[in-house]
Amino acid sequence: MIGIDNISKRFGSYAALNDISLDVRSGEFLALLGPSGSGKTTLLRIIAGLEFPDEGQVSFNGEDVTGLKVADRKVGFVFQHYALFKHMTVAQNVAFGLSVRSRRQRPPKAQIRARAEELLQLVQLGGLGGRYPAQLSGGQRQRVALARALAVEPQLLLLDEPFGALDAKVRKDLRRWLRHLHGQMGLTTIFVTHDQEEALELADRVVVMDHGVIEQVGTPEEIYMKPSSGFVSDFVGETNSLPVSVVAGRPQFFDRAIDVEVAPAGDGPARLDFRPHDVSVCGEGAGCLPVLVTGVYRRGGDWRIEGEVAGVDKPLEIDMSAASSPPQIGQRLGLRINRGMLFAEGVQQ
Ligand SMILES: Nc1ncnc2c1ncn2[C@@H]1O[C@H](COP(=O)(O)OP(=O)(O)OP(=O)(O)O)[C@@H](O)[C@H]1O
Repeated sequence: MIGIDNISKRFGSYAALNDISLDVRSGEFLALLGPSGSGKTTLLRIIAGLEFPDEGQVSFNGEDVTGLKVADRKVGFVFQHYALFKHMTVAQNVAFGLSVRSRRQRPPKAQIRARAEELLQLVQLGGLGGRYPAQLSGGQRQRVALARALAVEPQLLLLDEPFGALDAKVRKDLRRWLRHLHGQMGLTTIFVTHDQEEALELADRVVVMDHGVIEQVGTPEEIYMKPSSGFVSDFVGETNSLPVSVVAGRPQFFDRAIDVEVAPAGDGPARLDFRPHDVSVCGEGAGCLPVLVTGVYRRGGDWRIEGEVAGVDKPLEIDMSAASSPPQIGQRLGLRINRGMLFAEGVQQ
């Protein structure tokens, strides 16, 4: 549905986007994920028509819209601090996009009112149309902002950190609700987030960005299980990194062979990443990594263990089921890494 072809955008001498290409499918829920300054918002604004690229093309359904302004693109958007109009009721806020249309395109007043109420029902705020924004909670206001974006029947919904300012519990509820709404309305939705959990939970596909380029595009499963680079492995989910050398396709940590399931890699210096839950305790034998326990915390149904490994600056973080008794601080453990990922790049300590 949306084609982004070789988009570049500079602000002065700073390249905010560098030759970005991406196809977004109709009905897809797509997350743009990346650290601050990676270019997510700039890309979203270019898709919206709020910003224009220096090079490249944006198309909707095969039609070039690169030069079209926001009003002509039929997109709805919600930004993190996109304030509602304080002096208008909730219903008037929702109806705003329809009521400012030119007379010829504007539906009759009664119809606008009915549409606003229908949308308020949809965002589960039925009956609150007469209130003012100040009389709503933060989560309710975000839902009004969404209803306002949906009122103009956009073909595309763009969300920039829509739940960023809300507390964790409300965020979680709204995420689930948004996922449901997206499916129900058959929208194409693109949202920006720097929260990897939000991206993995909501999106059909995740676009991981860094320094104005796309690092990886894939399903949440692909991004988490098969990150294409050390950056993605680090940024998406928790990761431990060991500096290793690959000898005959197998990782070695100093002179110790690590017995781990990895995709084959070329020989030479590399980095072995593994997730906190991809380990188990083993003996002192070959293939086990000696770790000194330096911290033990309770994390939900798991123990989170912090441990030191000689030759690695950053402590390892590992999870063990809270059903077992935790190791003691000062204890030495042998760890087996059950699943790892090899990257031909250095470890940043
Ligand atoms: N109008 C502008 N003028 C100058 N520089 C800009 C402008 N807009 C963005 N930038 C710069 O471009 C880079 C990318 O910004 P962008 O807002 O796209 O990043 P982001 O990934 O959305 O970050 P965040 O998560 O912090 O919102 C940043 O370094 C930013 O300072």
